[in-house]
Amino acid sequence: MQNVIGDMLLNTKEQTNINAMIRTVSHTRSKFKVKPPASSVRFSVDSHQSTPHRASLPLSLADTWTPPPPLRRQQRHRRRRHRADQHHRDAPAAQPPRRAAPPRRADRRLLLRPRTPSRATPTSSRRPPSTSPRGTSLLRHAFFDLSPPPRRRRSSPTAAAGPRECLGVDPAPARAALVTCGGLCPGLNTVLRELVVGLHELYGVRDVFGVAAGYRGFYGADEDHVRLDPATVDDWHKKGGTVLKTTRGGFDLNKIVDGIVARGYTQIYAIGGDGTMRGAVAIFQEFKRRGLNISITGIPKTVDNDIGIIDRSFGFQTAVEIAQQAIDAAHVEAVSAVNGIGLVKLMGRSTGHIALHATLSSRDVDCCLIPEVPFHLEGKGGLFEFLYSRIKEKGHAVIVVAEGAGQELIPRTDDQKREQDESGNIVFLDVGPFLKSELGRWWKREHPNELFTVKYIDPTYMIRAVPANATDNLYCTLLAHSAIHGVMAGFTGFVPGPKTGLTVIFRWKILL
Ligand SMILES: Nc1ncnc2c1ncn2[C@@H]1O[C@H](COP(=O)(O)OP(=O)(O)O)[C@@H](O)[C@H]1O
Ligand SMILES: O=P(O)(O)OC[C@H]1O[C@](O)(COP(=O)(O)O)[C@@H](O)[C@@H]1O
Repeated sequence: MQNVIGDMLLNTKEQTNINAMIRTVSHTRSKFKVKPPASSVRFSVDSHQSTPHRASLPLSLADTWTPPPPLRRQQRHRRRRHRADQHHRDAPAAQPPRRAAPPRRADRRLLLRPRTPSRATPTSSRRPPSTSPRGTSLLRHAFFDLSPPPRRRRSSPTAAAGPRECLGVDPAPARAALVTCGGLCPGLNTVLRELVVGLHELYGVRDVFGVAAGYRGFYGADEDHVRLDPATVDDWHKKGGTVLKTTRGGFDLNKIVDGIVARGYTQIYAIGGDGTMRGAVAIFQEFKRRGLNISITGIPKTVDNDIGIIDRSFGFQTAVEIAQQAIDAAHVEAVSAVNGIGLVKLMGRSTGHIALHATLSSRDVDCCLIPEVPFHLEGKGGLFEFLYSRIKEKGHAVIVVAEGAGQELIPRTDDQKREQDESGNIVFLDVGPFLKSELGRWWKREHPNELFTVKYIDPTYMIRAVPANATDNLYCTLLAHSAIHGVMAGFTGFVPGPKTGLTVIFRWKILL
């Protein structure tokens, strides 16, 4: 089944592009690669047999690999080149002649980059500098390099996702750990399933473990580390939530890394939102500090779709679809009442993507309130004024509000102002019931003799507790496989995701 999916993906336009890019970047020597083993190795990538069998490779992976020169040698080489450049710049021929007139303003910047000796006239054959105005201008051109400054070579923050020609990791001793952290999201179980099946079937990694209950599971009991294989995870994509369980908080860096080392994990796949990614970066840095050859990758999960750098997060489409059902119900309630208002609260702490997408696609919503746009209730341009005009015009109105919208309007006690969840996020007050009661009070005060109904629907947890829809399921597969391909190519400290239609892997630092 897995190979069928793999083949199917390869036939899509996206995979075709990826494969084309892979050909050009197949041997990327990037900084975010894990340190390779000391000697050249030959890896088996056969999923069904213990002996190498090139013909059976599902994604045409070559099974040989020659390690790049050790990092220190590269650094020494770079330092030597830098010193040589410095020497050229400081060479006597590069000094401006003492008696030359000061350069014109437009030429001043050129002083920073005198011409290198190799390109200047040899010192012995040089004539004494002329003091004539014409001579000075000639000199300036002879002594100063007019070519554009050399570009600083920067390594790219992204690389194409997908299988590489050569493996950077030996699959036989590899030991992978999967963990889910933070809130739920449709598709979490699909990602887990595809990681397990992908590691087994595509690369023959046999030791795959699920770590229970988020980051704290790494330093938990033995029961928190469950061996997973394709048979165990076979139907996980049909389930909402995460079979591994998830928690917030419990991030103790030293205990986590000690736990990882003690259990001999060589690959960590952390699935979670921005908090999880920050945690993964901390673990990545601790691996580097301790000189551990363990790779870590994050698979971005956010039902709110609030990771700007990727086109879309998995589970978001599913959540929008379910949100629409709530909007449909609110609309039916509103049109069936006299002066009826249907009010729906949707997820979205700091961004209103779910609310906005559900609103725009349903076409039944009159007003969508999101955290990005402040609003007020009373007076000119306020919510109540707008709703009154809509009710007069149509007889009903539908409002969608994202949970992070209008937080500043809700009165809160000092304790509530300070309240945080286990991961340190500020606890929001419930904007749905607040709006419902404010609407009721406003109508009673302003239109006491007219009928009025507010029906409030809160599908918050329903929209994220469902299994992923077809599109998200496929997307989860692509993400999970991209993560595996990256790790098996020898990368660490990255996140796979779609960027303007192409699936790439990002370095941590540009994500956070
Ligand atoms: N800045 C941080 N540094 C290290 N770990 C963090 C950080 N922020 C959150 N975490 C950890 O990441 C996990 C998930 O974070 P959380 O914010 O709850 O969810 P999400 O990943 O969905 O944003 C928790 O275990 C939390 O302790
Ligand atoms: O009730 P919980 O589990 O703390 O989660 C609620 C929060 O999680 C969210 O769904 C965000 O989670 P994501 O990390 O998936 O974006 C918010 O919209 C919501 O405030």
